[in-house]
Amino acid sequence: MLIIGIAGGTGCGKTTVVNQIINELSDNEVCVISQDSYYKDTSHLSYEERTKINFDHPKSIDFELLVEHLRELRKGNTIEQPNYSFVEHNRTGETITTRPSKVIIVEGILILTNPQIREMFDIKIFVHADSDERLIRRLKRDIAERGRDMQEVLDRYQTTLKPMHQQFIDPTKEFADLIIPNNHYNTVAVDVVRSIIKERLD
Ligand SMILES: Nc1ncnc2c1ncn2[C@@H]1O[C@H](COP(=O)(O)OP(=O)(O)O)[C@@H](O)[C@H]1O
Ligand SMILES: Nc1ccn([C@@H]2O[C@H](COP(=O)(O)O)[C@@H](O)[C@H]2O)c(=O)n1
Repeated sequence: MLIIGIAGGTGCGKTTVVNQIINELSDNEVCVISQDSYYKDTSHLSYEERTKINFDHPKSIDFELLVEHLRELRKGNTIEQPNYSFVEHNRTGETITTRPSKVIIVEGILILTNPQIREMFDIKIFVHADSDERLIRRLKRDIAERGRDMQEVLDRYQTTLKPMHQQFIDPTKEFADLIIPNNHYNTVAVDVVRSIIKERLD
């Protein structure tokens, strides 16, 4: 089993890179775990209270459950990944059945901040894009796909995204085995990761 961790600031292109990597692989060869599925359950809070959560701080993530799930997958057991709604700022109550496979990709902004999770990765990757590029992408994506408006994204950027990126996310670059520059689509880097995976699968 090969476990690959892919970190990087919001909007750097983690999900896009993961999709490019797994593009030609079959479902039984690779599974993807998104850190977003592991935002803590906040059903006890009102919607208004949930909008005020700092979603870029490590304490917003249920790392305990993520560690437990990775251990289960390593043992060959199927897990139920919580499904998360960015519109509701909460878990939906539904789950994504995730079966163990030869390659497991874990992606998320904060995954390299946790030592237990870091130790489980065979390869640690950090995707880098400049902060202005990430903000532009985030604005477009969150308005189109996550039910936000410009004011929400800009307020969140100033109050939490930028300071949390500087404090927690950017420093984890230091733990990476590979840094993928992603101001532009980087097909060469994606091909390199794909060939590492292919070697493992053959
Ligand atoms: N290299 C790139 N150049 C331009 N746009 C990109 C690039 N990579 C991703 N995007 C776009 O930027 C947005 C954020 O990308 P996404 O993969 O969701 O980032 P992340 O998962 O790191 O938050 C998406 O709309 C995506 O299509
Ligand atoms: N309810 C939520 C939960 C998280 N976020 C933001 O998502 C970002 C992480 O996801 P990426 O796909 O962008 O890596 C993170 O920066 C959180 O601020 C949110 O807006 N709402």
